[in-house]
Amino acid sequence: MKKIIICEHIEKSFGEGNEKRNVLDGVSVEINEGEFVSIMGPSGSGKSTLMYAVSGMDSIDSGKVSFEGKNLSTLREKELADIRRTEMGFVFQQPTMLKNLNILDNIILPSIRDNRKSATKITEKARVLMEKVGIGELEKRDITQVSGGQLQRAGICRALISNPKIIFGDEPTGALNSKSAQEIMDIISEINTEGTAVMLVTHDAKIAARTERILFMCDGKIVSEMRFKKYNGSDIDDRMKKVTAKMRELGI
Ligand SMILES: Nc1ncnc2c1ncn2[C@@H]1O[C@H](COP(=O)(O)OP(=O)(O)OP(=O)(O)O)[C@@H](O)[C@H]1O
Repeated sequence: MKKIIICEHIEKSFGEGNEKRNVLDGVSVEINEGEFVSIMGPSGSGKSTLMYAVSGMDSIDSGKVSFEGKNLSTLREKELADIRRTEMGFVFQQPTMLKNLNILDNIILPSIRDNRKSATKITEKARVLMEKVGIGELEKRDITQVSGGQLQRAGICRALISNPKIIFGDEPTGALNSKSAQEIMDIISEINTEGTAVMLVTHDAKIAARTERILFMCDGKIVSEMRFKKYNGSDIDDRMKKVTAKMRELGI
């Protein structure tokens, strides 16, 4: 299996002098093409920091993060921004959208801003994606006129518009009720089945249990890992039991 991301001994701290705090403490991890990975751990254990380091959204103090063989630390900001824009998609707990633009414009704006010539193609692609995630009829709606789940679907369309190799999700279902959360997970799982790798940060055992590999973090280190077959909808209770047992064992 081809590796798309290789992280070697990454260290990251925040603060200076006596206030300095090591948040990533020599983390090494590899992500394969098309893999579905989640990160769990107590609050403050470094999950989001790891995801931002892995995606090149934040710098690291030492170690190495390679994306498809390119060392992210040695790239110029423009090269890094190009990789993030074309090869990676990002979904956050609360999608940041502009209030004065409708749903469609919010989805296409970042891509059109970077790539003016293909505005028509980008709009066509956005409409296909909106249809696929079930918000095809909402394109003219203002972002205040849709539900949290519908807004998150729009966030997923925006993340997918460049056909990224990997989607990073920082608690993408964290602000949703459990039904909407599972629907969003159905969409993310489908995207993954079609070949896009996914890396999620989550506190929710039911979300993590749907992924193929769970990285458990404590105090800036990956302390344990759990692997499952790709989720096919049938054995969620058994998977959840294993995840919660591991969380208890680790004191999470
Ligand atoms: N920009 C920053 N400046 C200073 N400290 C930070 C910064 N970002 C994160 N931290 C600190 O680093 C530690 C790890 O934060 P991080 O957000 O990675 O944790 P997490 O495991 O994702 O937590 P949570 O589950 O609560 O979101 C925390 O103590 C946090 O306060």
